[in-house]
Amino acid sequence: MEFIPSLQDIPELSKDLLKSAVFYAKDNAPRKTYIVLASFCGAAFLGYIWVKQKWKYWERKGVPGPTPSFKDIGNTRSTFRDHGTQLGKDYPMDAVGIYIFGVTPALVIRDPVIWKEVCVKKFHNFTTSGRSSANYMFGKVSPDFLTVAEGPKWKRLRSTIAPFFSGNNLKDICLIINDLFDYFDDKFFPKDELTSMDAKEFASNFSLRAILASGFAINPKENEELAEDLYKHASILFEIDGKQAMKTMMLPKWLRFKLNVTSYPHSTDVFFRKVISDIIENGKKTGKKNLISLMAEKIIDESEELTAAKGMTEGEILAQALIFQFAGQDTTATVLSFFLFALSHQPELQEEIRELVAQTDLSYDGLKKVKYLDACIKETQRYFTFLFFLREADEDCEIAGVKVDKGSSILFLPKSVHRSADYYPYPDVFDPHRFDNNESNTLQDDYWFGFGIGPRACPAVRWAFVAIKIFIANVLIKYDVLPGEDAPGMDEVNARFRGTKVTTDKPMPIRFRKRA
Ligand code: HEM
Repeated sequence: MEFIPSLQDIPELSKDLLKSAVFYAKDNAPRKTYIVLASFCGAAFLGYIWVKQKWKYWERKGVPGPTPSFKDIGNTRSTFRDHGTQLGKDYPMDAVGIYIFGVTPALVIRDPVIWKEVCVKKFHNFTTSGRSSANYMFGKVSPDFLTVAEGPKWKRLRSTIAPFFSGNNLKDICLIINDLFDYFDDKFFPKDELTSMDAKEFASNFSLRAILASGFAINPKENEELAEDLYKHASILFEIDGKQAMKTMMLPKWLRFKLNVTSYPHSTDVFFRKVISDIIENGKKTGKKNLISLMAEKIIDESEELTAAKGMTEGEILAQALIFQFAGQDTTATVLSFFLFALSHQPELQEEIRELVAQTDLSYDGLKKVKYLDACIKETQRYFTFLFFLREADEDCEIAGVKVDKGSSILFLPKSVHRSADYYPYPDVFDPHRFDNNESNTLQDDYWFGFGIGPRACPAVRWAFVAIKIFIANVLIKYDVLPGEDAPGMDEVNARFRGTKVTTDKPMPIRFRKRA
């Protein structure tokens, strides 16, 4: 997931900087006050000229696009606010030039065929989603994240974790998540049907526990204290607020790494290192498999990072353990919350799923047969599209007839396809049956981009489907899902980005009624 700076953070941050300058000046005699303030104003003026120059990039290339502004952080807020809908209306051409995260030029692509070309055929030109400073927000471990790593190192990391998502492993994961549901049911479901809860908060509670239980193999039923400690520290990772993250990002990368500045507390770092080394030791003794022990099967030395074909360094194991929570928690929770919200508005859909679930057990093989649940997940991600995709050009090339310079970005906002009548008849109707006979073909679809496409697509797509299916099947067996107090209609809710998290413009309250 990308970090999107929030407008609220920018004035706050400038205020902080100005305050520090004045504070410093006051402390250092009145004459110095003027020198400090004059330097501040001079730097601000030079910065202004620099930004204005940067914003001439697309004009020089003759590529059409909206005018950037400081208020809009380039064109960031207006573009992401409605997932490019208004931009598409104002500039209905194949390629539009905008500026994201301030001054980074990004070519917005609307045609799914061109996007596929960028991700698959021209992957050699676009091997990463970008090298922005936000990628290094976590400090020294950041370059080891699968999401950030490049070249042979990225290939090695990806092939080392791949077996975790194999059918055999998912069978065990199914048992773990089913078990987790019972625990979750006892602890987190409301005791009466009048209690309204926020679908996203509820789903987040479950999704993070599901990732931790299946990745770290710590069962809350067996070791509740450790599981809850793990949950507590993992939640701290998500509490990074925009202001704190932007302050971290202002330090040059090399200094951030040297001082080991992270956007999360040192105690959390220590906690994760300890848990991971315990799991590795325990795995050696018991032979129990989980994500951590799988990554630790072949521990390599840092000097082998670029030459080894499999295995990970100890630092890389920690990095994957963290990024899995980061890349998986909010995404899974978002899909799950939209799915629950959609169910709360459609009792007939709940009945349809219930009838299918009643014909099978909730094992991996059993749930595989309930294809309609896969179709519902796909329809949820189509109807409530919340993701966007970025690629950075590794070298100069041409896309959609535009000469793209090394370092500039290509942006694809899939809502322009998911909610377009050109690709989906009646796009504003929620109808999972539109995916009949194409329920599981998730990474090869031409017009559906829930998990991306090409070599950088989500490695955990099968895990996500399994986890969501287990959760929803269990919920529907035990409960009716109802709209919460003052719930908006399905068509009134839109996804928004806030920092690293997805939120919605209106809350999604839901309730649960226990079934007889
Ligand atoms: C419903 C849940 C999820 C959704 C919608 C989702 C979606 C995505 C998307 C769209 C991408 C980027 C694709 C691209 O840029 O083309 C991605 C990448 C990634 N996802 Fe997921 N994801 C989900 C769950 C997870 C989970 C549970 C994990 C980990 C356990 C995970 C780990 C990753 C990683 C590590 C990457 C980066 C892959 C790379 O750069 O090679 N995701 N995901």
